[in-house]
Amino acid sequence: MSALIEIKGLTRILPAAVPVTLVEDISLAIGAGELVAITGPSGSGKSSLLYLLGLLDKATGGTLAIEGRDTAGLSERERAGIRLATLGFVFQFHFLLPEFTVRENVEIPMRRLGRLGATAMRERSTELLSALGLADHLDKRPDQLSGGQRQRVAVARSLANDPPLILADEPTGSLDSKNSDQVFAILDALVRERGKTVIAVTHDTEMAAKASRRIHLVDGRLAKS
Ligand SMILES: Nc1ncnc2c1ncn2[C@@H]1O[C@H](COP(=O)(O)OP(=O)(O)OP(=O)(O)O)[C@@H](O)[C@H]1O
Repeated sequence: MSALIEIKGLTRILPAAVPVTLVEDISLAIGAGELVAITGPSGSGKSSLLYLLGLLDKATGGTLAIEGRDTAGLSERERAGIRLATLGFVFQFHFLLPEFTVRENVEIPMRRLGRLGATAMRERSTELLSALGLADHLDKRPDQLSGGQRQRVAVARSLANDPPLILADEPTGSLDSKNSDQVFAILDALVRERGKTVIAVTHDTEMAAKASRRIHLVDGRLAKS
């Protein structure tokens, strides 16, 4: 079976008078059911790697295949389709849309994908948010929630289209330790109970220690952790 995500020699150099190397010659394969922590010092290229994996940026060298499909040469529309159906994103800041309710925020990716009708979307958003302990907050707006609650809404939104792969950039970075633990436990349960793959950039050593695998970067390259 092919890996969920496989990269070979992945490199991203920003063109400039003095070119900036963000990541260089990274090769790895990540399968279903892994919880991967990307660690490394500030500026080592962790977010850059995650953005490449999430098709939010384009490599300047090497290859990237998602679910066995080479992503080179895909149109922007095709890349957006993969982002919507196959990938879920959680960032350090929740990026919820303030003018929409919690439920509407979770339904936005479903609407964009267009596979479900209104009733099914409502059922799914209720189910996802209830599973994350937010059943009492469905019709609130993000600014009526705590930081931890908002981040759980962001996790629910990342799961809207039931993607096999969740990419998280410092998902617990803006939370206190209690909420961090809770968000980490949710990500961990997604892997253990639902067979999802989670790749998370983290500075949190506890979270990294609990991951099933650690990828350590130094100066944009894979290094021993
Ligand atoms: N658009 C850009 N222009 C110039 N330099 C950039 C750009 N984006 C990133 N960099 C540089 O590339 C390097 C890698 O950045 P990246 O954000 O991937 O690191 P990181 O490991 O995620 O850092 P942190 O832990 O601080 O978030 C850094 O030195 C950063 O300053």
